[in-house]
Parts: sequence; C-alpha cells; structure tokens
Amino acid sequence: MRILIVGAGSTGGFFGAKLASAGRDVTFLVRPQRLSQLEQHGLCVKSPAGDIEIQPQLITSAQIPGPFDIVLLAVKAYALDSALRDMEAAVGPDTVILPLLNGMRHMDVIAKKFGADRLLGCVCKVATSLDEHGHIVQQGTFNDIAYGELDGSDSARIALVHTFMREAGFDATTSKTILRDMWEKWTLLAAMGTINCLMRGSIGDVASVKGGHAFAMRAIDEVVSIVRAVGQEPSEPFLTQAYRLLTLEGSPQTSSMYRDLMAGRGIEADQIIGDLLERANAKGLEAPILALVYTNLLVYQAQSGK
Ligand SMILES: NC(=O)C1=CN([C@@H]2O[C@H](COP(=O)(O)OP(=O)(O)OC[C@H]3O[C@@H](n4cnc5c(N)ncnc54)[C@H](OP(=O)(O)O)[C@@H]3O)[C@@H](O)[C@H]2O)C=CC1
Ligand SMILES: CC(C)(CO)C(=O)C(=O)O
Repeated sequence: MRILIVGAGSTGGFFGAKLASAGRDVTFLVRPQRLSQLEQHGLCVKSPAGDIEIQPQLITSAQIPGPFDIVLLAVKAYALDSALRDMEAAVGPDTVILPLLNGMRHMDVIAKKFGADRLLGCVCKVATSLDEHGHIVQQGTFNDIAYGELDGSDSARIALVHTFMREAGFDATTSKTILRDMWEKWTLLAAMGTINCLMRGSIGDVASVKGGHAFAMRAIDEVVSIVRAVGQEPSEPFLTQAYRLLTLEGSPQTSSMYRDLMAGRGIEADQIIGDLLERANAKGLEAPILALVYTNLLVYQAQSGK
C-alpha cells in the first residue's frame, strides 16, 4: 500500500516520518518552498520520545504519478481548497482520504469535491509545531490517531488502513464512533483554544490566577452546550476528562491555534471557532464567550494579515 501525505508540516511530517521509519511506503506532496527545505535538510522530528531524521520521498502536484491507496490530508483549514485541487491526480476510485484537520467543516468540503464514499473520519491527538528550521517539534509524548467509516461499519478498507498504520511508532486505533470522536475533539479544541487565545496563556497559567478556573469552566460549559445542540452528544468519560484537562493547575497544555498565534503564523479561527459560533447562531443559541474570542482572533488576523 502507498500513502500520500498532503502537507509535510507539523502533523503530516510527524506521522509520515514515523510511518517511513517503520518501513511503510510514504510520499509527501509538498509545495516548492518546503520541497527545497526538505531536500536540503531532510525531515527531522525533535521529540522527548526520541528524534527521527529521514530523507523523505517528495513530489509536487505536477509530479503525482497516479492514484494512491491512502491520502492523509494534513494542511491547515485555510489551505484546504488549494490542497484539494493540488491532490486531484492522487485520488482514484479506490483511494481513501483521511483528514487530520480539526473541526468539522472540512468534511463537507472534501465530500463535495471527491465524494463521501472516499472519505473516512479521522482524529489525531498530538502536540507539534514547526521551528524556524522547519523541524517538527513535539511537546509531550502523546501521539494518537483514530479512524473509521462515517457510518461506524466495519469494512475491508478500514482493516487495510489499520494494517498500514498500526505498529508504526504511534497509537493507531479504529473507531466505530468516529463522528462523535471528531465532535469531541472539536469540543476540546474549541474550548482549549478559547481559554488559551483569549487569556494568552497555557491551561495552567489560566487555572492558577484568580477567576481563571471559573472562566475556563464557563468557556467549556458554553462549548459543550452548543455541541450538544448542533453536533453529537459528548460521552461522559470524554466530558470528565475534558473538564479536568482544561482546568488543571500547572498544565503547560496549549492548543495548536494558540501556538500558531504566539508565533505570528496563520490561524484556523473560522474552522475552530467561527464555524461553531455560526452553528450556534443558526439555532438561536447564546454564545457570548465564543463571540468574544472570535472577534479577538479576527483582530489578530486583520493586524497580522495572516
Ligand atoms: N499541530 C498540532 O499539534 C495539531 C494540528 N492538528 C490539525 O492538523 C491540521 C494541520 O495542521 P499542522 O500540521 O499543524 O499545520 P502546519 O502548518 O504545521 O502544516 C501544514 C503543511 O501543509 C502544507 N501545505 C499547505 N498547502 C499545501 C498544498 N497545496 N500542497 C502541499 N502542502 C501544502 C504547508 O506547507 P507550505 O510550507 O507549502 O505552506 C505546511 O507544511 C490543522 O487542521 C490542525 O488544526 C490536529 C492535531 C494536532
Ligand atoms: C490535541 C491538541 C489539543 C494538542 O495540541 C490538538 O489537537 C491541537 O492543538 O490542535
């Protein structure tokens, strides 16, 4: 089986480097700037679990040789439309597309472009960023990826994807509740992004100051009540863990959107916050904290031009 990873950034590069190190057939679809960076310096992952350095197989859009078995889509939401155009030649009748993107909006966009039958649900949990040399830097050691058919069924192709992904140096699981998993991940991320970006600090920074815990609780409550109304009911174990994680004193946890904001990079304000706010507004739900953080992020985007 062959996988094409679209985007050799912090998530695509991370999982791709692990898969390639485990001997899988991995090709990265990249754009010219990343191509020359990776050709010169290789693909490096700096991790507390051990560094990895590989010489990746790289192609640009014009060099796609034909359909791949799996396409792992690992671009930011604002780069989605152009990435879908660039990867067209890699998608054939039997290709399965696994998107690593956060949120839910991309699912409709991909299904519209390539058909829902080519799309699997997918969630990844890893904390990675690119440093100034283009190296992937992992915070913490968690590195989970889960995937499943959108209708929760068992299928031959899920079994094949799992055979390819498992035992490659990260935690790979199949899920029969992948849509709920994606909504839960979005819940976690929207709440975490709100706490980090509005308060400009890690979960622990916010939890340790007067009023910080109460603010975090209000932000989580708001996101959870919206998700209950517009998405899928989160499970009790997820909620227990989310409230604990997002109010934990001493926790250095930050969301990737916050890390991007602090580094002056582009952010996924629309995909992670705006889309949820829009869904809440469409149902006539109050969402004062989401509205506040969304405006805050739009100001950052307007000021930075990102
Ligand atoms: N980082 C994290 O900790 C986590 C991120 N996520 C989600 O994963 C998704 C990807 O994020 P992340 O990996 O961090 O993003 P990065 O910005 O680190 O990487 C995205 C990569 O996509 C490349 N790219 C963009 N457009 C194209 C294209 N048309 N063809 C080829 N390559 C392209 C960019 O390359 P170029 O240099 O050419 O711009 C860049 O290297 C996001 O939705 C994010 O929310 C999910 C879990 C954790
Ligand atoms: C799991 C988590 C919160 C880790 O950073 C993430 O997915 C993200 O930040 O995008």
